[in-house]
Amino acid sequence: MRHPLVMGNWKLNGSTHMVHELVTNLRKELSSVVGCGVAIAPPMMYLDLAKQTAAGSHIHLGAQNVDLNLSGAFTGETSAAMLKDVGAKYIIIGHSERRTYHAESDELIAKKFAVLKEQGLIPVLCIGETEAENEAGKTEEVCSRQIDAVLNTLGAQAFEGAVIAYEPVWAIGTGKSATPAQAQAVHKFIRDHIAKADAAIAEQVIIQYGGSVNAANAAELFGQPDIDGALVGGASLKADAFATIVKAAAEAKNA
Ligand SMILES: O=C(CO)COP(=O)(O)O
Repeated sequence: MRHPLVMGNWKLNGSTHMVHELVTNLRKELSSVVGCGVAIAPPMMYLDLAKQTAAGSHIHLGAQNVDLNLSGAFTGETSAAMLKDVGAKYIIIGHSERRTYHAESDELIAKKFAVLKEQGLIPVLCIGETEAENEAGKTEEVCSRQIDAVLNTLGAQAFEGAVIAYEPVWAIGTGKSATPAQAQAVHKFIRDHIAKADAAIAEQVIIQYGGSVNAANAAELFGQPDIDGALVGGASLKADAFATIVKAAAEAKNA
């Protein structure tokens, strides 16, 4: 039985004041929610403050990226060992913004996946097609290529306890979410694709949807059998909206 996970990707947003206020409000709003995992990925800068402010709550910490190297002469980077050290658990890799602005390849992202697994951290592997790929009917081809980069190098077993976030690039930050039926079809395709390698692993892997998830559309998305929560951008910066999304996931899966 899979439990949903709702994770906030704060991207490049935050300040000392904002972290304190948002996490404090989230704690209050989420204190009675059960049945849904909750994580936040603030900028690295604010991980420790978020950790202190969330201490004793059920809110898990995450990060938005990781380097391949564990230590050494790699200016500007953050290692999996450091993320583990400060208490981060869920680490986003392969976000489309990193694939686009930092030219991250499928191969590099698969290596990051391996480093996270070796350190006992949970990869949140982002995949998804662009608008042009969607219009060209290439959604399944793109998603399977992005998954295969991990499957073919690390094997299906690597997905045990891991998270996949299906984030169609055309839906990110546009206000134009995939419809529940569209997202469900791709989530089922992803699960079936992994099942060809290992059915039990495919059954337990959490597949989140991401892309313009908000308080109004979350419940309908979570009503779909293969949508196990969400990776939330803009709406994760507002405590009430994010809490509504978490509650919708808990209710859908407890129903
Ligand atoms: O990129 C996203 C989460 O990783 C989604 O962003 P939005 O929820 O702002 O569309």
